[in-house]
Amino acid sequence: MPLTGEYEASPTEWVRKQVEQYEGSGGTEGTTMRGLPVIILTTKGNKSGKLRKTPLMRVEHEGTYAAVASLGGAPKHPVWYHNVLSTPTVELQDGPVRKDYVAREVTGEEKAQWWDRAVAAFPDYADYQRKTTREIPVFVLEPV
Ligand SMILES: C[C@H](OP(=O)(O)OC[C@@H](O)[C@@H](O)[C@@H](O)Cn1c2nc(=O)[nH]c(=O)c-2cc2ccc(O)cc21)C(=O)N[C@@H](CCC(=O)N[C@@H](CCC(=O)O)C(=O)O)C(=O)O
Repeated sequence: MPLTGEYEASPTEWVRKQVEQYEGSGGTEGTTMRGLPVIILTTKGNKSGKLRKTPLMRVEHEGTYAAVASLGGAPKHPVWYHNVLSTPTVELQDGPVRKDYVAREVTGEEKAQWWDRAVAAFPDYADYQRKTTREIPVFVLEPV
């Protein structure tokens, strides 16, 4: 069941621009950050109910994705983390393909496995975790 609602763009200009370029090109431009692949995660605002679009590094394994709430190793979670907890139904666009997924936060062994995949996809994640005492959450997104 696709998400419905009014889209509210990010207040962060470079993020808003990447979403515009990614979606405006049908997922053919603006699909990387520092040469590594990026996906667009659409979540339902847990307070506003609006649709929020968040570029994230692409972490994928056999059709399942991970969403890493790193926020560059900041001490607080990104707010999209709370959106996903409230409404685990999300949309993910990977290049030209946009599908519905259900997200669940992972812990323990499963998180460790996905964390290794995340760091393999984007090594900076390891630096981000080293620079904060906040445990960076990982969601696994399974196709609906
Ligand atoms: C700035 C804030 O964004 P955020 O949700 O905290 O997310 C911060 C960042 O994670 C987000 O900008 C990411 O796209 C940054 N980012 C990555 N962020 C990551 O955490 N991980 C990544 O792998 C990652 C990769 C990446 C690649 C390219 C790129 O351009 C950006 C990338 C924001 O949008 N705030 C809005 C509110 C957004 C929102 O969801 N509001 C909710 C309420 C949320 C609440 O307060 O509970 C609502 O509408 O109800 C505002 O202040 O108006």
